Amino acid sequence: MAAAGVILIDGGALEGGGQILRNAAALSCLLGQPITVNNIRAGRSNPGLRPQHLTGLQLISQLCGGKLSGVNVGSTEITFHPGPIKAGSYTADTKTAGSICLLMQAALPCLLFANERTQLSLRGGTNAEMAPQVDYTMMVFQPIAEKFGMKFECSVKRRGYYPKGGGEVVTTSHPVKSLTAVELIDRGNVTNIFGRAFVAGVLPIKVAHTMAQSAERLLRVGNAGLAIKIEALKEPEQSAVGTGTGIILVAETSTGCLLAGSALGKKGVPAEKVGADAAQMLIDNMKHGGCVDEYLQDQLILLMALARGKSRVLCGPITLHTETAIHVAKLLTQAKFNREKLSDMSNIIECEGIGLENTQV
Ligand SMILES: Nc1ncnc2c1ncn2[C@@H]1O[C@H](COP(=O)(O)OP(=O)(O)OP(=O)(O)O)[C@@H](O)[C@H]1O
Repeated sequence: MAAAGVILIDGGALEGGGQILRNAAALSCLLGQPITVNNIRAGRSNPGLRPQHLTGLQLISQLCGGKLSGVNVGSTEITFHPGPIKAGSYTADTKTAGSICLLMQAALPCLLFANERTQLSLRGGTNAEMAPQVDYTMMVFQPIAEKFGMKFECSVKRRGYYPKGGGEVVTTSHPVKSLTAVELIDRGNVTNIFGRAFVAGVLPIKVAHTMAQSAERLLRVGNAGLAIKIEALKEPEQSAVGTGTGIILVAETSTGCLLAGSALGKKGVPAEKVGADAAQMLIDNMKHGGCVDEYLQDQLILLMALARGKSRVLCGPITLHTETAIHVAKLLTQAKFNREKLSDMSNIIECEGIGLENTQV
């Protein structure tokens, strides 16, 4: 049981992963609502806080001078008492290949409600498994988040990969008075596909070319005339730590939707397969006819809950991550969500947001 005035959140609900914790902590910070999260990551084979989650919580707590208890690696329960969000310059380091983008996912919404612009210097992995690659955050999340009024700049100083980490990203966030609801319900037609296939460290550029060619071959099937431009590159030595490889592909539509497919290389997995996996993910996301891909879906829920007015987003099949993000938003805000099922492959998520106001600007 949580103390009086503290909302208890079951971290093992639905997806039962780190996202519950990030969304709950961000909303707690934004609303000034103390929380206890128990059963942390109970849905994972290694439950409890991992360095990425712990660093994310500490970062949010720093931004608002909050009080955190229970934050050590492996902990399955934390309590967070937030304070007022303060602009400034902050650093956070997962000290592992823990995803920098997931630190951003936790912290950036909070900084929209700071008194001035804020700089974050974040260290960890830039292209990590089970998380957005930094290229996804910049090429897909950022332009769509801008439609809600979320403004930030993001500069990749150094890339870092599993297992070494060591990447660095600097962001500058700009405060808003409030976010605006967004309608993304017209997919339009795919006008072009662009992408980036990279290698870093000891890997030869040939691997990047192979990934790009294999992705393009698959994307051309049934799309002969489509403009496809996938850059193949080797990261300059000074701008990457360790060895890594991967690919991100983005389809742009006539109505401004952005859908992605991505994959990271692993020892023993041929480059052809990495390229084809990313292409197949993109093809699947183009097939369902939604305006967002399977990952952007859950990443927009927090913004929809905070925005003023009714947002509507046409999606493919609703993911468990999205269900979980909605569940947490409902526990902590008065946002009203509604789901309209158009078919097994097609749904509209509707949200009447709370129109949170930044009283500091
Ligand atoms: N390939 C991808 N492209 C873009 N975003 C991704 C991709 N894979 C995962 N994500 C996003 O990363 C987040 C992962 O959340 P999740 O709770 O699974 O991870 P986590 O914090 O690392 O915790 P855990 O280790 O418990 O899984 C989600 O917002 C999801 O949309």
